[in-house]
Amino acid sequence: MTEQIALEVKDLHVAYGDKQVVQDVSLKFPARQITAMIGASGSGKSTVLRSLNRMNDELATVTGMINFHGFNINQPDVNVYRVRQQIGMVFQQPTPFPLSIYENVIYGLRLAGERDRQVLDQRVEESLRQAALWDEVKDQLKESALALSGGQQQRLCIARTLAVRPEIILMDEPTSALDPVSTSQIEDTLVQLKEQFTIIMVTHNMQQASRSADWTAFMHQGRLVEFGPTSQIFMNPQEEQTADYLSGKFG
Ligand SMILES: Nc1ncnc2c1ncn2[C@@H]1O[C@H](COP(=O)(O)OP(=O)(O)OP(=O)(O)O)[C@@H](O)[C@H]1O
Repeated sequence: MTEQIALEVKDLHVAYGDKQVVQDVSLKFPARQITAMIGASGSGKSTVLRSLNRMNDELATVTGMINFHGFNINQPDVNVYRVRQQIGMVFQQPTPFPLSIYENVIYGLRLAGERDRQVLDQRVEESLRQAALWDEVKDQLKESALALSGGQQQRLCIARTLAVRPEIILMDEPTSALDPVSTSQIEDTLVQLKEQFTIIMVTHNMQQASRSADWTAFMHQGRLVEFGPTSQIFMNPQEEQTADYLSGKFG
């Protein structure tokens, strides 16, 4: 692979108590590209994803290297808050706070101590534009985020993640709670976002992976079976398990 690498996982193992659920996963995520993680329910996709910005710290034992700019962020003395600023997360269910649209977007910036109104205003507009929501909400920034539709709420959550200017955005089934129109809007947004951000997305939706992702990783029973360009994984998988999964033999 000649791509620039945003994040490299090496020999990742994850256990919940005694239960080993991810084994020996090594993977390089290309920069400013979309990588989809696919596989049957329980194959460990979300567990890998959550490990990438230390979201599993309280729940699981995660061993292995997660290299970000030549630095292993899976070490005890790493500033986890800083890691999560640089590697943001968008969840399956939209999770707006019961605050205005404006306050939702700048939530992370406020936590980081930003007080300059001009900076905040500018970041709200920038992030909402990047999340393709600005035109729909620019006249109602002071209104409650809870009044938005599900699809708008999810784009707001994307804007909230973007506002702290991460390099990488992790997405755990970001459209599974949404209708087809909202799903398609988010997919369009992702394609715009990859010009600036690296996106790693867990999805159950095979069409979504094949439409949106440049790279696809297939996981089965806690192991990475195959990783490659999306077209190759879907059209010409190298592993029998991948072919069986894609043809609906299991999962
Ligand atoms: N907090 C937890 N405590 C204990 N076991 C867990 C926890 N979270 C996940 N697991 C187990 O770890 C395994 C992998 O789960 P994970 O959610 O990573 O898989 P997945 O491929 O993302 O599945 P899905 O597509 O259903 O979300 C499963 O056996 C699951 O039951």
